Amino acid sequence: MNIALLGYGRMGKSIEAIALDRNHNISLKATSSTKSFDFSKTDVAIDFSIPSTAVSNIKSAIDAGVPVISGTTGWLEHYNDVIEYCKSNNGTFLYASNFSLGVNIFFEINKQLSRLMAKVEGYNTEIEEIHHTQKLDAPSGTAITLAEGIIENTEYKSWTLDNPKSNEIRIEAKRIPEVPGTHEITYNSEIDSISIKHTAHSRQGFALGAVIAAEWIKDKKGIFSMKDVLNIG
Ligand SMILES: NC(=O)c1ccc[n+]([C@@H]2O[C@H](COP(=O)([O-])OP(=O)(O)OC[C@H]3O[C@@H](n4cnc5c(N)ncnc54)[C@H](O)[C@@H]3O)[C@@H](O)[C@H]2O)c1
Ligand SMILES: O=C(O)C1=N[C@H](C(=O)O)CCC1
Repeated sequence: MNIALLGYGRMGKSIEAIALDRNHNISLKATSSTKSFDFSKTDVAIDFSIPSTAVSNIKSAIDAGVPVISGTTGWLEHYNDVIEYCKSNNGTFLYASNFSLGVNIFFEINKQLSRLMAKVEGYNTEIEEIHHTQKLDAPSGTAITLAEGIIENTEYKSWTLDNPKSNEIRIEAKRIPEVPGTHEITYNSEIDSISIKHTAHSRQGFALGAVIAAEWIKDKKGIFSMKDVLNIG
């Protein structure tokens, strides 16, 4: 399969290594200095770029009739617009805030735990995420997905980085050099605490998940998520 990398930074390079290892070819390595994208030899495009350019990258691939997956975070206020664009152009699109297989299992554990915690009183929920200092967005896309999983099943209505109201989940975003990505959810009461935590040891898991998603989506039409790829949830 020929893969276009829309973004050739830390993630683009990790994806390239895994894609080559799985016998794929890289048809395009786009960076901020690439003027236009030539998709003529591309089967699937993978966007890991920056928040301000993700939407136009995704739409360029859809315009070219190329299935596109995006892991770029920090652009989700435009998600519905992209979905409408994809549908009206009969395109193929998959977004995941986190492509790691372990995190996608963790998303399901988070939802199941929140369903159980909704049955008892006295617990406050907090999310902590830690990433490297080059990260442009806060909170992480993964922390937002985790918060949405809790909101779906509890009385919480939204999340905040500030002092939370009683119906808000507080997310603490820490930036520490070299940390690939750590997420912890804690339920605190006066009596005890319950925590679940995912720690990425490198970017390899994100990159492997993205290549697996690209292999899965190649000949499909429509809008998908990692739950479809992994057949979970
Ligand atoms: N979903 C996941 O599993 C996951 C995992 C890791 C990172 N991310 C996200 O992926 C994104 C990229 O992360 P990174 O660590 O590789 O960042 P990075 O800064 O190392 O790389 C960004 C790349 O985007 C390129 N770029 C900028 N403007 C562009 C444009 N107009 N067209 C094409 N490319 C352009 C830059 O030149 C660079 O190569 C971030 O949003 C990050 O949060 C998601
Ligand atoms: O390195 C990053 O940036 C990461 N971004 C994603 C997020 O925002 O959740 C996934 C983890 C790594």
